[in-house]
Amino acid sequence: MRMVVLGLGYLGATHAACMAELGHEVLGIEVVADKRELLAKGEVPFYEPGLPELLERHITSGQLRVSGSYSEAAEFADVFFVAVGTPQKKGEYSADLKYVDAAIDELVPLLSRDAVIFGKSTVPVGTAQRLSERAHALADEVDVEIAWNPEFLREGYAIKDTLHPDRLVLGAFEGGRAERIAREIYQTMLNDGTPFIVTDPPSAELVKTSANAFLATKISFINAIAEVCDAAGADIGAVADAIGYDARIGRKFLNAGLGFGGGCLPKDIRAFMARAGELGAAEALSFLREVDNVNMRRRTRMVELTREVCGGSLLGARIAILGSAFKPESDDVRDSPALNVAGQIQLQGASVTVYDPKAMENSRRLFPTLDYAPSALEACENADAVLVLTEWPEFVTLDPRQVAETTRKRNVIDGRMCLDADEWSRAGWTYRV
Ligand SMILES: NC(=O)C1=CN([C@@H]2O[C@H](COP(=O)(O)OP(=O)(O)OC[C@H]3O[C@@H](n4cnc5c(N)ncnc54)[C@H](O)[C@@H]3O)[C@@H](O)[C@H]2O)C=CC1
Ligand SMILES: O=C(O)[C@H]1O[C@H](OP(=O)(O)OP(=O)(O)OC[C@H]2O[C@@H](n3ccc(=O)[nH]c3=O)[C@H](O)[C@@H]2O)[C@H](O)[C@@H](O)[C@@H]1O
Repeated sequence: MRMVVLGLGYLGATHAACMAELGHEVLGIEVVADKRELLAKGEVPFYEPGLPELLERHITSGQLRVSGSYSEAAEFADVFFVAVGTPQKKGEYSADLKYVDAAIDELVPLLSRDAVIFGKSTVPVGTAQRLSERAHALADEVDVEIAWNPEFLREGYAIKDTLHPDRLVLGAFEGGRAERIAREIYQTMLNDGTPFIVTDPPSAELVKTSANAFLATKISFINAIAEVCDAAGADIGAVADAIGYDARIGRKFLNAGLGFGGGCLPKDIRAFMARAGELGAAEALSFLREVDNVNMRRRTRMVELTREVCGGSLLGARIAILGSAFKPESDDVRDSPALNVAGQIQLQGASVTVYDPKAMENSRRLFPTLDYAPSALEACENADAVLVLTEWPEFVTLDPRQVAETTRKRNVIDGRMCLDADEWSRAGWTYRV
């Protein structure tokens, strides 16, 4: 099938390449010229394992093309995916829908044939309905249907999650056209037995925001218990393992530590609270404020712990920060807990050196005043404390004896509970979590 993907960021570029992989003919539309030029050459402007190979294959074969032209998009296909960003509004909790609105406003007047537009971006409940009305007003004698097909991929596993999702969700208005087309697009996955939930648009929008709210809540739950463990002298790792064996609870997303960041969970729970407020249901989601509070406290606590480890003051201290991406296998630093901590420690007078295997360029752009080192060992040179804030495999396998040769003091804080505490302690380190 021929289709267009609007917006080629983490979500859109992956979706476009995966749709080509399924055998569809895909045109990707991106407004940022630099990104477009890289993608058109088969190069991915961000780090996502496996994506460069997939993209290059389908760009070379011609199955996937990249353009900046909405006229070309309108001409090319009758099926569209909206994958543009929905960031948090500046100074507010709600989602900024200006990119989604712009995509519809630009595309719909150009359509000369009936079309189905599938929204993939994460949006507040009610958006499909609003966009549908907007599209009907803009459409010139053509029938434009808007359906919502939320995406659940995780960065770092984006291709696997797109091609082998846990489930597919479609929110469509009456009529069946969107469902018929979606079934054709995703036929390979449906043949593999992937559950396919077809519902109305508000429910589909809510599936996505509820899923992210639940994941965020699970992480903050275990971090809240970690606070109690700290106070009681208990071991949060043992608690998480033990409760995780209960199949009703499950061990996944119970890793205590620095908490969640990234371009999705933090902004999505805030947008969810804002939307519930608009709907008169603010109280129902008031617990998400506490989820957010617990999460942000993890960052403050990490700064305090570092100060404590440095003898009560960060003035003049040298701190090594290993990991700046919001999680491993990603170069994404949007709302990165690690960089947030790095910035706060620097503000308190320490000199901070950061190293990350993939996120150096993005980190430098966002926090140009921090120091950056080309390797983990170089970041640790003369450090008073080493903070592991993203659990990249290369940090997990660091040799604590070798690290000890470069640092000034042997203080390590394991912000992701990913190091072998005994091994570091045996090598003479004071190990803290
Ligand atoms: N990153 C992820 O892992 C996932 C993201 N999502 C959701 O997907 C949406 C996109 O997220 P990301 O890909 O992370 O954001 P992103 O910022 O990486 O990508 C958005 C892209 O859209 C482009 N764009 C903006 N306006 C445009 C327009 N009018 N026409 C064409 N392109 C336009 C931007 O230049 C950018 O390249 C968000 O709603 C997010 O919540 C959902 C699931 C997973
Ligand atoms: O809507 C989205 O964009 C996506 O958001 C998350 O995916 P992602 O942000 O890529 O990353 P996660 O693996 O969920 O991790 C999010 C954050 O939580 C942290 N985390 C995760 C798990 C855990 O046990 N503890 C923990 O602190 C990670 O370090 C990271 O900072 C969801 O997992 C995806 O299903 C969803 O599609």
